[in-house]
Amino acid sequence: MAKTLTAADIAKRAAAREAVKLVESGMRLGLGTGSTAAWFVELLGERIREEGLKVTGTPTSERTARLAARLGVPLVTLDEAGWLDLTVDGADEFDAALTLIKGGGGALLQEKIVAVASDRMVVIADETKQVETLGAFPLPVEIVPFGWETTKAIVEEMLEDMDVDGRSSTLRMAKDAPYVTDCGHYILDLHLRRIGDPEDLSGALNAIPGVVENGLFIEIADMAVVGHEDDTATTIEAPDLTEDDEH
Ligand SMILES: O=C(CO)[C@H](O)[C@H](O)COP(=O)(O)O
Repeated sequence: MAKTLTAADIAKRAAAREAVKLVESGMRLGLGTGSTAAWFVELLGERIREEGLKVTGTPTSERTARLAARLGVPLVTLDEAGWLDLTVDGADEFDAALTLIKGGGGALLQEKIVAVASDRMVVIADETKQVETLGAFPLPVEIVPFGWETTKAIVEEMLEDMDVDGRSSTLRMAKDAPYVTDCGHYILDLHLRRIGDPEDLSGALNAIPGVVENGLFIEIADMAVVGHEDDTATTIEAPDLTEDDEH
């Protein structure tokens, strides 16, 4: 029996359906992680089967790799691809500048590595993900397991000097043990409520030795495809902030 789609599923699928139209034969694609990205992979698989579209996919997580393989998307590693034409991925929040919070699904590090190795990064999201100010969604930060409690304390101390409203953090758990990323790291979720200066915060986080990467994607996304509950999608282009197109 076909699964009944929720309003959120319909909106996510609408965004993915619009984004899959951007794919052309010959493209090397970055494949995101999460429920919206999964719609994209599914619709991409459909185009491959029905149109004989020739593409390769570089997955951002083991979860996406399994899904893409099952749907017949030919997979290559990022090193095999070398560089990507287009990456399509979801987001937990995005603002008008297309600064994103990512990592709710625990794949932020590989997602960022893949996104910045792409000519174009397109975010797909349902309309609830669009916010005026980032930070209601807890900011995921990937940290090394060694000395994680000390890293957590240093992160919280650093937050005293940041333009944020909350300063607590929690170690992400999977049942009774810490959640471990595909790269073998832990995730700290920062409960900031409001992020006044994403660039300042991102720089300060990544300067802490135990921090591997944080979930703020700044000037990485080129376009957002926003899905709506009425099964339509609209697009938002990133503001032209830089002189060139390089990420
Ligand atoms: O960053 C991510 C995974 O690390 C996801 O893109 C993000 O969590 C959005 O997920 P979903 O599409 O399920 O709402």
